[in-house]
Amino acid sequence: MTLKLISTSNYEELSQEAAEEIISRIKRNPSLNLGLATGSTPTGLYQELIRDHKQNQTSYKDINTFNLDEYIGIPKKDHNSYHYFMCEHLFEHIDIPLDQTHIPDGTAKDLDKECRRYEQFIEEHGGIDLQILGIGQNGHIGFNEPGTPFDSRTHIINLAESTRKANSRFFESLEDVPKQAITMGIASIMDSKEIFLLVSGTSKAEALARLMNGDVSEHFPASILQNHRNVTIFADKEATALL
Ligand SMILES: N[C@@H]1[C@@H](O)[C@H](O)[C@@H](COP(=O)(O)O)O[C@@H]1O
Repeated sequence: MTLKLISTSNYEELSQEAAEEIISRIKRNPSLNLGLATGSTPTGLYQELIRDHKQNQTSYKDINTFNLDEYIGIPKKDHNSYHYFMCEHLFEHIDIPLDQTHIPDGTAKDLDKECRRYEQFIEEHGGIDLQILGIGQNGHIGFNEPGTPFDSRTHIINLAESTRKANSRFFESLEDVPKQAITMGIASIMDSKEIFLLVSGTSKAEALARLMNGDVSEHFPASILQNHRNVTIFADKEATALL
């Protein structure tokens, strides 16, 4: 098992440490293929990247980004789309050309074709150098819910009710939360050369303990990370409480 754990005293420190490591990777490789995640956890990291870009002019002009997932049926301009989320939390505030930011299209007419296109597109770009991940309380990564085959590629997923409930805080009501999403598959995520997993807060403590000490099983998707060669987990004190 090669999971490396960096535990920090709080969320701010977690965000800063992860940002520092990403910036050092960008300095080494200015045309890094960077995999990005949504959710509350990486927003502090994105703020740190923006702060650094303004202060130290770290440039993203040759970076390509690839997001993990997108809701199905939510237009890009809708405030709840992950397109909107990424523009608001990162892309608008750094010098990345928007045509180098890639997110699955959850409004595509032929969604199966879109899944194949996205998967192939990442491959054509040479694969992801560094993937940022969060984790759901049920162990989902991207939107790969428990039971998703480990050999899955980008696909359409039915969201677990618990995931819809957890994400309903961003919507007006639970009914407004989409029932499906497009997500990179487990195998697509595992193809990344390096992975940073961000875990924050007591609500994630059980998931982190299970990920680090439990069996590798499709019932708990994040457990597959135990089989990856280069994973760093950034976790704050609250998240590490059960380790
Ligand atoms: N698709 C995203 C995941 O990529 C994210 O990791 C998870 C946890 O989100 P949060 O960081 O808000 O707890 O939520 C969503 O379901």
